[in-house]
Amino acid sequence: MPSEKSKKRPVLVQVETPNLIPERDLGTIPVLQAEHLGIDFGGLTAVDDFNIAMGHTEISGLIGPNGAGKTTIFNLLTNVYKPTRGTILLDGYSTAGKSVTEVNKMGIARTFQNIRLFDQMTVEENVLVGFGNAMSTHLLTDLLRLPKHWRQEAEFHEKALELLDIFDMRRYADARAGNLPYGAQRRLEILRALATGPQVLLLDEPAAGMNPAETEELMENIRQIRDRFKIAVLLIEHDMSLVMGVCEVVGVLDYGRIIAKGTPEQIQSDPKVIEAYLGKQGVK
Ligand SMILES: Nc1ncnc2c1ncn2[C@@H]1O[C@H](COP(=O)(O)OP(=O)(O)OP(=O)(O)O)[C@@H](O)[C@H]1O
Repeated sequence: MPSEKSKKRPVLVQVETPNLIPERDLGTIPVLQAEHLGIDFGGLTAVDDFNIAMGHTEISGLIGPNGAGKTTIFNLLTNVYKPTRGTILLDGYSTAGKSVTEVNKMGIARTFQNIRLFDQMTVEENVLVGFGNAMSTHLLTDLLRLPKHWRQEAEFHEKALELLDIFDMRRYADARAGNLPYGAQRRLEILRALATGPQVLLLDEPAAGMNPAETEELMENIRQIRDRFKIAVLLIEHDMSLVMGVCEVVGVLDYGRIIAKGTPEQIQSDPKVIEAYLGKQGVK
């Protein structure tokens, strides 16, 4: 069940149809804007006419049946895939032609449906890799190769521990990432993405494999992250308690197209959404 706090919804403002952003984010350009985005794989149109405008501190969700195109949208937004059609602007700048690393440096970080950590490295080292954007390659190499050296690098060491504190994971700093319980690995992936200093954080099924108590905690953590770092969060999730509890705007994808967009309340009562997805899913 969403907490009391989560029931306080922001006022949403219609910007350019069909987009909505929280009123508090008006006055600055959307941090992420995609227009008429689409991709075809051979004869299959995986995503078509996808539009989004996200406010700087907005938490939004993308839901839809398996194969609807959600992860493909993340792959488009991070330039893993080159769009067949459409444009992506990050803080007003086009990401067209940029590499995945360049897009990350411009301010989009993500996690993956299947966790991708450096299993053999420690928890802290995984976070330090995320700081790679903020340090020279030389320093990063030294930090990772020479434990004594990086112990002396108080700034990054402290920053890493502070990030780990978000999920109460400081005690795991020296543990091997691959030895962490599954839920902790998911959280570490979020922290590594955060360490890259994003303006937009994309989370692909962050609650997968978590129990209801962990999911409730994750919901609070996502809000804390947004409030502390003043960033936008876009998440893909099948766990409706998380989506409806934490998201301010929800977009519903079916066969690669957005069929509805609105507040969680609007989405839950939309007959098209119930027919395409929620009816089969069962809202928790
Ligand atoms: N690289 C690719 N080559 C060919 N087809 C692809 C590729 N990537 C995705 N697709 C197809 O695009 C469609 C959308 O897939 P996608 O993984 O984005 O769905 P999804 O909504 O994330 O699903 P799920 O909830 O199961 O993760 C599917 O039909 C998929 O097979």
